[in-house]
Amino acid sequence: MPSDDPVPTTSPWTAPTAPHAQGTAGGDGTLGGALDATVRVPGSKSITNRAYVLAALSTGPTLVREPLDSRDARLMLGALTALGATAEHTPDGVRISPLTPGSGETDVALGNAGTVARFTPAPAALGNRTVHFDGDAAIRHRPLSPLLDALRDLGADVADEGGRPGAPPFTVHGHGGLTGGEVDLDSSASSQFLSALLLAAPAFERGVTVRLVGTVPSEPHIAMTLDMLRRFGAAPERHGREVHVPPATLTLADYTVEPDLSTAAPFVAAPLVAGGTVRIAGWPRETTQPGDWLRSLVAELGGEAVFERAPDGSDLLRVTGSGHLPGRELDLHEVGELTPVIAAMLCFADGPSRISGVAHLRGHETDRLTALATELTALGGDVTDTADGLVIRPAPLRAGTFHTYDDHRLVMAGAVLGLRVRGIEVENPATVGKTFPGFVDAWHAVLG
Ligand SMILES: O=C(O)C1=C[C@@H](OP(=O)(O)O)[C@@H](O)[C@H](O)C1
Ligand SMILES: C=C(OP(=O)(O)O)C(=O)O
Repeated sequence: MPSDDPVPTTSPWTAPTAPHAQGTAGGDGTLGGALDATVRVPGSKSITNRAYVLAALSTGPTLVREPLDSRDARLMLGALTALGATAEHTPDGVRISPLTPGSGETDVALGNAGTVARFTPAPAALGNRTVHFDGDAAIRHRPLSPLLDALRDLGADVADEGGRPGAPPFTVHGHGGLTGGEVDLDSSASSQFLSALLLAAPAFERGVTVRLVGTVPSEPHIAMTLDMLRRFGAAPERHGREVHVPPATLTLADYTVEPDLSTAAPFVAAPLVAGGTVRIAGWPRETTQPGDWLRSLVAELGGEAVFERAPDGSDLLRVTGSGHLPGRELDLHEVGELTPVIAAMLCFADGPSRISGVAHLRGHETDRLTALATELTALGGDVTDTADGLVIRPAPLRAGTFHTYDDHRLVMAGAVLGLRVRGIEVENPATVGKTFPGFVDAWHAVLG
């Protein structure tokens, strides 16, 4: 089995309360001693893992600069290495050399990384190995079968291995390439199915034309896929519900990863919830990342988010808030991964809120809608899950354990609750290492 750090288990973490924030949620607290801090978040998971896949499918080496180093990123490197790529860690970044056709058998460890489970079966089918895929118990329950069926339609030989049909464990028998062509795909359970086909499509003999069935969530992640394909030399075209990627030779010597704006979400939330200013270093002025939408959310919630120039000339985003939040109706279909942090934040709003458009979150790291409704209610919140979201009404929260279900974004949500509620015990904080191993230290630094 390629190396995989097992799911970490650590003692609960008492999330720190913002300086001088008193009382509990519901607006009865006095907020003072405003936050004033700057934070640097690590590289984007989504960009890092796309860059690694595209580099592995390229004709020459690619230096990926400022990549994320986290469980999901390591799992991606492990998977691509199992498929014959090499990953050299240099002082400037990670240099990836392309996949080799290979032979024999190998294993790919998925952990609970959606990007690894969705983006690596196609590259496996392009080689000559027999590749066994499996991961954490949770990944066996996450949606995958529409992608595996589409790959079969495009010529891949994929066999179930005794689990749920179309779920890990499964085996890809590589036969040295894929014909490609036209395929129907229902990508409504995860945008990653579509991204997976598009990322590998330039290497298919006839390229790929995807005809979409159903609505695709997380649209910015599709824009990210198309943008990165173009940077590596492919020429994808999208016409409404049809996406075409012609065959292409990929190559890119150097690629720099942006900071992860979804990882930045709790730091953006902090001044809105606790009052004060937090600056996020390196926030790009132009990006395909879904987290960039947080800038407009801040304005909608009465705060301010403005770009500033840091002394070293780089960009940073300055977010300022008062600690007083209005309730809101938010359709998060395009930015689903931000939901846990936004739900935690809205528990402090002075009016009711409704989050919609995120039914697919039931197939994320855990069923996030059930988990959030359960955990927030257990702490005194008035939160119910709906078919596609959450309804959150003002209610005072109290101390207690916030269970995290091996979900990094629930650790971040628990941290946000702790800003205004003393005694929030976040279960197993190390699970945040899926995307930000240094999160707890960074959070304490921001809170001074
Ligand atoms: O392509 C990607 O990098 C991602 C797409 C989204 O997946 P879903 O469309 O399954 O929500 C997002 O939630 C996930 O964190 C990363
Ligand atoms: C849904 C997420 O992750 P994954 O890449 O495992 O799908 C997430 O990070 O919120």
